Amino acid sequence: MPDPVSPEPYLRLGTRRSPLAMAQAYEARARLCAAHGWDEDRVELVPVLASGDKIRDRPLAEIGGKALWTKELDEWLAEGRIDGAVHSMKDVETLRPDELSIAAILPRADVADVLVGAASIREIPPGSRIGTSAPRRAAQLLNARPDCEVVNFRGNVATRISKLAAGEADVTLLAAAGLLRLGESGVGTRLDPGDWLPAPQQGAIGIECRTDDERARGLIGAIDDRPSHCAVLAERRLLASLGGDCRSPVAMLSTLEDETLTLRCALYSPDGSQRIERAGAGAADAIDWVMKLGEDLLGELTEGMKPVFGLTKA
Ligand SMILES: NCc1[nH]cc(CCC(=O)O)c1CC(=O)O
Repeated sequence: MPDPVSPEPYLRLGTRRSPLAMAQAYEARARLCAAHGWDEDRVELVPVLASGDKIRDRPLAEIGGKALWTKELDEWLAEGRIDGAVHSMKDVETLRPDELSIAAILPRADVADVLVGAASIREIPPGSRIGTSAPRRAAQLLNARPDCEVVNFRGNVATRISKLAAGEADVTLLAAAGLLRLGESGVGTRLDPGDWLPAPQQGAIGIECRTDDERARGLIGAIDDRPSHCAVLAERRLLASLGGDCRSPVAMLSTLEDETLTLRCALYSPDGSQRIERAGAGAADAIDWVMKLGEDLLGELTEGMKPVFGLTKA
């Protein structure tokens, strides 16, 4: 009798190998199979080692930024070894090759940051060490609590929680979405995004395809969540217009309600001492107004922000 063979997959999805990336890939697969009535084995998950996962000890901003998360998956897509790549959109640069397109944004999870190690920002003990390697989180924390000190804290979610437990820092900040996806939603205190703006694209999972692969784009486009997609595109547009890089402390959040997108954005100097905030609103499908918001923010940059914003023209 011949061995039973598993059926040819309809889609091969590439993903990074971290526990969070794998959890996101499982979610993407579950949504695709539900939308198309497929058995699970019709979507093959292909774990790919990203350069960002090979270099663990230095701050990301020092070693080359966000391309470290996408380089290998981009190559696997270009070579046709995978049909789609699942990403935390937060880690995907705004400037992407024309050969790749975002085929779907999944329904956005909780966008909030979670504070671990204290019950609120106000209640962090004076002089505490804040473990984070995110320039946004460092600047936001120092803006609210200039008495605190930032210590570099890289690694995946589990690593950061264990570094905290080992006393390498007194408090840390993590994304609620990541904790939720790892089954750790009990950890820490959720910070209301109205008071504490998240990173651009936080909580959003995206799937990129080759632009010329109409079959994959169609199949994957079936699970696109339009409100989440609109918000993510607006945030990406604003981020690009600010001419920053991975060292730029920027927080923002866009939401769609009744066909109107609102977008709030705060920029900081890296030391957190300076902060500006602006908000805008407009159509979801014609987001030129976002560029105006970006120009307004650039026109208001303080001296401390100039080294990290307005560096490139969008
Ligand atoms: N920078 C790493 C990263 N990229 C995406 C998430 C969480 C999930 C998300 O924001 O979608 C995290 C971890 C964190 O910031 O705590």
